[in-house]
Amino acid sequence: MIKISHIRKSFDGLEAVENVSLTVNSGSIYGLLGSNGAGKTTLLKLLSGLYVPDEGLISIDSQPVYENPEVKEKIFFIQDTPHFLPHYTTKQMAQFYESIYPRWSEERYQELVAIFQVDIHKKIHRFSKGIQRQVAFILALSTLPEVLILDEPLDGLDPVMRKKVKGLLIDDVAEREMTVLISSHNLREVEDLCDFVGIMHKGQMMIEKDLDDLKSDTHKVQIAFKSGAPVPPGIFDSVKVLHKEKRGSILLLIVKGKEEEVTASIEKYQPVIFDILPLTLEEIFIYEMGDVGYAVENILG
Ligand SMILES: Nc1ncnc2c1ncn2[C@@H]1O[C@H](COP(=O)(O)OP(=O)(O)OP(=O)(O)O)[C@@H](O)[C@H]1O
Repeated sequence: MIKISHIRKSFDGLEAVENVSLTVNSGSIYGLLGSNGAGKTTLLKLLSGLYVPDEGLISIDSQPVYENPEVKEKIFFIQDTPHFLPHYTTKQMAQFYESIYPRWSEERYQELVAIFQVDIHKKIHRFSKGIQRQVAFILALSTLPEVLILDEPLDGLDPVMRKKVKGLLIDDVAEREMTVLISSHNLREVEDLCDFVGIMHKGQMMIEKDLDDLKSDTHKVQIAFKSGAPVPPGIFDSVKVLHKEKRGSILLLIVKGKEEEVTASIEKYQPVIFDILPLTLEEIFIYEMGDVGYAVENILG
């Protein structure tokens, strides 16, 4: 289990991460989302022990991470630009990781090389960006990490490879209870991968929630009444309306609440049109960011 408590990190007076706390349960996938410059990469570097926090505690299975080799053996961090030793081939990098990660699995490495079909004798820096990322996944998963930290992991991978990588991650989470923390801007990609999401903005954690709860809690609603009929007063008394907008005779809303309750409270007024649709993670993200003054686009589409 990853536990981050009241962590702070500043650079030259700029608070990159400000009093952030989060917990990631073993065997789950946590999606760290947020605006540009929100502090996501800084948080991942703090978690992987690359940065020392100014304040707060970070632990994995109750052991502090910073300068703790025992814990670091359980973690693998694939940065937004994966790092390899200069002029090394995949085979040489594999030998290097085998010497520093005690849980390194040669069998898993051979399996992954066969899956991705990379030339292990070619110098990694000569590969394209996407293939370098595939190499990073081969090496990372061969260390059998307990905690895998990923910064924009699917960036540069083609759709077939993205699907393959997602499948491998899900398998390791299911089979060995691997814990994954992913930072991404690609909300559609994390939507079907993560159990939990946290949204950061300006160094702070704005919301942290179970993805299913987050999605089942917020809906897009379209309603219309018989031609010219006004919207009945009181219709929204038992519904929390987050956003309301009229388009011709159709009223578009974003509401919070359980789907059955929202449906019941609107249907009793017998609208001629009534649709209730789930919001995508992308729509929830844009709405939440708008709530804190970040540029909002019209998400009602
Ligand atoms: N090594 C550093 N030295 C100085 N400032 C830094 C350093 N690393 C990050 N920052 C600053 O900290 C803030 C958070 O940066 P960070 O890279 O963590 O954001 P992010 O959420 O990953 O952003 P993006 O989504 O744009 O990649 C930014 O204002 C950035 O300029």
